[in-house]
Amino acid sequence: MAEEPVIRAEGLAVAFNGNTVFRDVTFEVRRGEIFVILGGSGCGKSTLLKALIGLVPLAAGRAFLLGEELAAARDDATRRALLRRIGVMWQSGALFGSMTLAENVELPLEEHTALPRPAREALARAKLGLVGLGDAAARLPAEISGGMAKRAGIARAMALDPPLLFLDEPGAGLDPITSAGLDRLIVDIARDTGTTFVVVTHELQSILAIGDRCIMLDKQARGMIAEGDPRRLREESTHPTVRAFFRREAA
Ligand SMILES: Nc1ncnc2c1ncn2[C@@H]1O[C@H](COP(=O)(O)OP(=O)(O)OP(=O)(O)O)[C@@H](O)[C@H]1O
Repeated sequence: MAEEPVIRAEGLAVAFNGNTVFRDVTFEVRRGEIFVILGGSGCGKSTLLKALIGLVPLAAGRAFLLGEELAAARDDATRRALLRRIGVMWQSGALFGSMTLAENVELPLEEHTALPRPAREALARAKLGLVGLGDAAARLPAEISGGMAKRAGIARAMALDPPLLFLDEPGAGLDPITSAGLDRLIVDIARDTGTTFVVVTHELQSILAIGDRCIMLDKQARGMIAEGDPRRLREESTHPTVRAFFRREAA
């Protein structure tokens, strides 16, 4: 029997004030893959991410994460237990400025575990090491570069060892070289730890560099217009919008 997907989205729809952002969004994310949600500005990428983790209500459809349906959770404790197994790095996911990087990464451990301080510190340092910031644990966010801040954000999102990690526009605001370095880090973490990634982005280089599979959302279509391996979509898609997206920026 095929392994249960990490995410199963069935006919998802979201509307704000009666305006449909997307409908009929159906896909599966498999264990250990890097799955990209892509599309132009305003097509609903971030909204889909929020809908998957229950921050935006679904107008239709069902979403299963790690085999469980958040919307069907019988109480708050069940919801929290599921969400604790999911890491999220928001685009605006700023680190707390008055705390060192290590303290930032320790926060989720402090909130969600009863581990004693030395254990929390050791785990935080290990996570910072994983993202290449082993030497920067004592630094404050104001003292580090944008790329380092993103790495620290990933370390914090991984504090509780979630099997599933959502990244919202990880390359936003970074120069191309720093962004490419972050892409390599994401691929390395996925391969080394088996973590499943769902990455929201519209940056083509990034999509081609990291994406095992993707879906493309479209504002006009109010839904999905493509699904599959991004490299194959670039070569083979006959959909004009998909072709335009992959060809324009790849050229
Ligand atoms: N809370 C909200 N209330 C009303 N409309 C919203 C809300 N959140 C998002 N929208 C609308 O939903 C649509 C999709 O927005 P969303 O931010 O998900 O797009 P996106 O693809 O992530 O865009 P970008 O790449 O620019 O971040 C937009 O038209 C936006 O204005």
